Amino acid sequence: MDLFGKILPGVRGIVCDASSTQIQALLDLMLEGGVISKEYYQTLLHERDREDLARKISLTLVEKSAMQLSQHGSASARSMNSKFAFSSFIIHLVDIFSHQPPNQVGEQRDGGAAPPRCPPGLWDWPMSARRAGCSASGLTGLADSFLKPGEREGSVHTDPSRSPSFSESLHSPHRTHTDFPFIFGGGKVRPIGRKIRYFMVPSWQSQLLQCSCSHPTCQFVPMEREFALDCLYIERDMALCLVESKNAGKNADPRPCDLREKGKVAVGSSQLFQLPWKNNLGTKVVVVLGKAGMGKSLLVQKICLDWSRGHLPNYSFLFRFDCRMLGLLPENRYSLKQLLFELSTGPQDGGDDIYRHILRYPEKVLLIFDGFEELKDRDGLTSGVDSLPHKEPLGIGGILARIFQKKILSGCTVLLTSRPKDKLQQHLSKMDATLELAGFSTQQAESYIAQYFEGLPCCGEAVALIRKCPYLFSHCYTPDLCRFVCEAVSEAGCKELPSTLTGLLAKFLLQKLMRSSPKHQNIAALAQVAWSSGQDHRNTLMSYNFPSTEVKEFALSCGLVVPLAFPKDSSSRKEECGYVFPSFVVQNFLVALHLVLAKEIKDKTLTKYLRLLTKSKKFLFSWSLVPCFLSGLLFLGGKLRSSVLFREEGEMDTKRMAGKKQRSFSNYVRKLMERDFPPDKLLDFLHCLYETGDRCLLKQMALELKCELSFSGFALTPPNVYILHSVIKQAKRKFALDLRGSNVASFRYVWDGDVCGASLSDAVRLWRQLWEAEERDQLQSAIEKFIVVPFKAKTMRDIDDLCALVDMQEKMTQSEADSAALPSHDLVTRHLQVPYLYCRCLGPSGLLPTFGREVGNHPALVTIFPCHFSSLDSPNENEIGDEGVTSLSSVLPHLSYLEALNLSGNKITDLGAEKLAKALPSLRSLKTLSFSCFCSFGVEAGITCLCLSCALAPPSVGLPGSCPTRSNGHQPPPSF
Ligand SMILES: Nc1ncnc2c1ncn2[C@@H]1O[C@H](COP(=O)(O)OP(=O)(O)OP(=O)(O)O)[C@@H](O)[C@H]1O
Repeated sequence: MDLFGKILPGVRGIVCDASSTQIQALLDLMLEGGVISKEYYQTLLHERDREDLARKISLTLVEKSAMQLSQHGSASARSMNSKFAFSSFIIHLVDIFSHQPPNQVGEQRDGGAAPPRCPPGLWDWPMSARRAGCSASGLTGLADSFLKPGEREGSVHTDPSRSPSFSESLHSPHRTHTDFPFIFGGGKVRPIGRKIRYFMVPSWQSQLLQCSCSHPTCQFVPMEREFALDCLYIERDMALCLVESKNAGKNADPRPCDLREKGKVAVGSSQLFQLPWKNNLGTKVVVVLGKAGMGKSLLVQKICLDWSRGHLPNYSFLFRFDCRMLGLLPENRYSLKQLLFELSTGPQDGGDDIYRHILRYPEKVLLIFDGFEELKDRDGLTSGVDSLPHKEPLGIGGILARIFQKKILSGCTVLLTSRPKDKLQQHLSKMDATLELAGFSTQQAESYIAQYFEGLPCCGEAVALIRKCPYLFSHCYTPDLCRFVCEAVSEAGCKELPSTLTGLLAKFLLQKLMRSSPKHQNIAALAQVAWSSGQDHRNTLMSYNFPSTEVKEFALSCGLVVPLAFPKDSSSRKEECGYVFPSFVVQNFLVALHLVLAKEIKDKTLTKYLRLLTKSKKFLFSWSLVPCFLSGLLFLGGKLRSSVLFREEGEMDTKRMAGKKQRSFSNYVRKLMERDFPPDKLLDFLHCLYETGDRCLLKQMALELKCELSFSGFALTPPNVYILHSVIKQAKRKFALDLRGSNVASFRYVWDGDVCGASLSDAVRLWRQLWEAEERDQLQSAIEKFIVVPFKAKTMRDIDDLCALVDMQEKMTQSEADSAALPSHDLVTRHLQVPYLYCRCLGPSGLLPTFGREVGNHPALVTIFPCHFSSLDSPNENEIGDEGVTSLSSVLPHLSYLEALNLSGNKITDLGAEKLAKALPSLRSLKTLSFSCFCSFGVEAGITCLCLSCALAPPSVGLPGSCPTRSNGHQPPPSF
């Protein structure tokens, strides 16, 4: 049967008459039914020649049918039915479509949330055939989308007369919803695999309610294999910055913060908009920061999806904006209404009624701006807002500035996501909360991998394979890289994984190239495009940024760039979409490839792109992986080298040039090995060396490393820990690492034989993890290897850490079975070696009172403290006052070994002094008391007497600062 000849006229009939929305609806159906790949979908979507489009679609349908035949050729009778059902289904579908007026495809009924109209005639097609045909071809969604309403599971009955009124449904806390397996958006019919909540509201409102959430990008995780967002979304906490600051909400500092830092509080995504310190008036601005690939966009999509399910009942309207897209708009003037209804992502219909309603109830509006860093240079975003007349439409920057400055739509909630940027604060002076999205923890990466492979025959094998490559697994800390690792494993059919990231990406690129027959110069040209876009600080490309249509089409067909739709510019209808790299990883790899392949980048200048000594202004913050890929590509060996770097054209020239660059690189890094790098640069350097895969270079570096390395205050990521460990291992000697505030918990899997200094909270966290995971050997080793240096109680968290340590010790002691194997009784003495507690009181309800309370809660603290802490140093600024001294006095009797106490300048009066005086006799070891108070003469004299009777020199009273000492003349210990 000439299937192609049979279906082509029908397809041509549809395609030539259809509007672009209808074409898209058809392609969407084909994509969702698995008939075409994502890449081919994009190609077809941008096919301007309708005749060509009709041919391509027909050919695809015929190919799919042939594939079915070959796949099921020897299968059971059931499969045979399927294959015939499939081909007849296609013919039938085309037949029906070709008789259907095009404007009925994917339209909604006027009555509102009605199911999609089914092309007449399809209802008559036997149900069994529809189901069989579709399931065999992966077209379940396609078939389901044409089921009669009555045949659908949980179908919704939408009698507009019975729907709640607009305002009723908006304000009712229990908005009516029902399960419905379809969502509508932008005139498209989108079948999805699982049920979603659907609000029963009039159509004009329902379009808005679904605006963003029903957009297809909110249902799926963007990747090669299609995953519903629900199936592959890993919930993570974020770190809320500056929560202890009185200024939170005013001028929150937008620098990146970290969950591991002290004073940061973990916040779940469900708590994102709960700002207890903020009253309900005025606009709320919440910023989520995250490095490239950390999952900001996916978080936004999840929020949209959750909102569509009624999980954010405070918001009736949600508008999502892709800032990359906004950044591409011409510098025209826009109104708020245009911004909301024309420039947001998702269906863009909004009438005056809705707009008025939004203006009236701005507190019901949630605006989400994803990728805000792309807008930083936008006119008017930083300045001049006040000078602009109020009602005049503004440029994008100006209108956003007005929203952020709470001048329009005041009372709404704004969520911004951005890569961390130095100048963010400049644009956002009034942030209410800044949060950081941290990477996947080990457990989260493991569950992501398990979920990715769930249901596949090689599931167990794949997970084990990835776990066997500790370096690649450590990179699964970055969700985007975790995805790459999984995709590489699934592409390679669970065979061996490359040992470096460069190897992984090179393989990925080759897989992509196998899908087309590109000329190698196209790859080089695309690499040049990636490079130039970075030089211009631009992440979005326009057609004219590609050197030729051929290069653009090559990039699209391989999925190395993807289209980014953006609203039509009504003034000039020149370009309807831009293009972006699918991931920062791909972009970084292409940039590095350009550095290797470009003749104009000489071997001598190449090394500056490693960014070890200089900061190249033209180097983007998001190019963090470029130095690694550059090092890796220069040393890429074997088949990968010839396939990725050279191919057929200009092979000899390129080979010679790459060889020269490699030699220059080796000489350069050898010289660098003797340098003293700060922690971040040292780690970057080690990563570059590791990516080369050159054992000699790594070994040489290991020998050059100093024995004492400090990473104090530098948050080590899992890849950093891995790299550090692997280099140290090669050196075969002892190292002392200062890991205070560096997240030693990451050392869990690689710890082996060195001495580390760590902060108490990090160490306790690690021990607790190992204890709970019952990894007793690791725990034993970690207890022995870590020294907690010097413990300073400066914040409430420090007291918590101390209590956690005591708890740990108690648990260990109670566990009879383990107590023999573990030096549990030793835990505290071993790790709090410095007998000094620096205690900053922070006001009357500060640390000392907390400590006092904790002593009550943790009796073990009482036994520990006298042995290990000899000083309570309360610097002047604490102002603990009488209240603080009263709390302190209740604790002092427990601290019989306390040697020094400094309470100068704490605004203590008679009342406090009397309390203190009563406690003093119990401090048998006290050698130094520094105390000043505003006391009456009698009390002053009393304290002086007491001091004398305790063999302490009389304290200065009234004037802060002097330090009485015992007659033995001991000085107070130094403060750290
Ligand atoms: N919570 C998550 N659960 C599962 N996968 C995730 C999660 N977060 C991110 N990913 C994976 O990482 C990929 C990249 O995420 P996303 O695009 O959201 O990063 P991003 O922070 O917006 O990056 P960029 O700054 O480059 O735009 C996603 O496509 C997804 O595969």
